[in-house]
Amino acid sequence: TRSTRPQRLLHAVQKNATRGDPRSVINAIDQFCRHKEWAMNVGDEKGCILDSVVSEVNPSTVLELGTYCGYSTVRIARLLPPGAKFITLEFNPKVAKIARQVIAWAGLEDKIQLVEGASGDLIPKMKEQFGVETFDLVFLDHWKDRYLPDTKLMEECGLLKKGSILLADNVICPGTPDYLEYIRNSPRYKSQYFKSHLEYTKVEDGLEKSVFLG
Ligand SMILES: O=C(NCCCCCn1ccc2cnccc21)c1cc(-c2ccc(F)cc2)cc(O)c1O
Ligand SMILES: [Mg+2]
Repeated sequence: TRSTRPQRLLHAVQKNATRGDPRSVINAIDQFCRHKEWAMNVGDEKGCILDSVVSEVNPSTVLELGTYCGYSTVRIARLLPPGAKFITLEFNPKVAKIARQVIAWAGLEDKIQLVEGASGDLIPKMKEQFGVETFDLVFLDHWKDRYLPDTKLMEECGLLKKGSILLADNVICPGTPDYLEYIRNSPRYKSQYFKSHLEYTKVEDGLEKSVFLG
């Protein structure tokens, strides 16, 4: 049977990237998605904005919602200080299996805890099951209609502290209108929009960075 797009992306990494070199893994995926097959990685343009936010926050604890093939996971993990705790959630077991191999090819498996399941089920278990107090940085890149409910859930579970940063992908395309409305009008957040483009295209998209004010 025909291979899946994540499988073909993994093969491109194994063929074109150097083991243990995160930069070459990032480049191999971007080349594959630009010249062979589009895939829904955050991409290199929005990826540079992600990099600058990660470097600025220099987080000790990170949550990523939506691992996919591990592209943004590698981008984030390569910038983390030693000892940082990085949890990434993936819903689809087949995709998670590919992501584990991409992450391993980059040599970053020791910095990342990839957990399979739905955010709505796993977020309430973060403290007890994963020993997390609060997250310094959350990267939202999963089902677009889950950004808002999961943000409210993280607030309710006490997973955000004053200064916690939420960075949301795709707030224009595919779009997260209810999340944007909430986060831009809530007195509990200070938000900033980083205009960019949908990965590997000329279509407008952007990242919304929001600071939790407590
Ligand atoms: O759908 C997107 N991502 C989400 C994929 C599924 C996540 C599932 N999942 C993972 C963890 C997890 C935890 N709990 C519940 C569910 C969970 C996405 C789509 C586009 C896109 C597609 C077509 C188009 F024409 C234009 C744009 C671009 C992006 O950058 C995207 O990110
Ligand atoms: Mg995305």
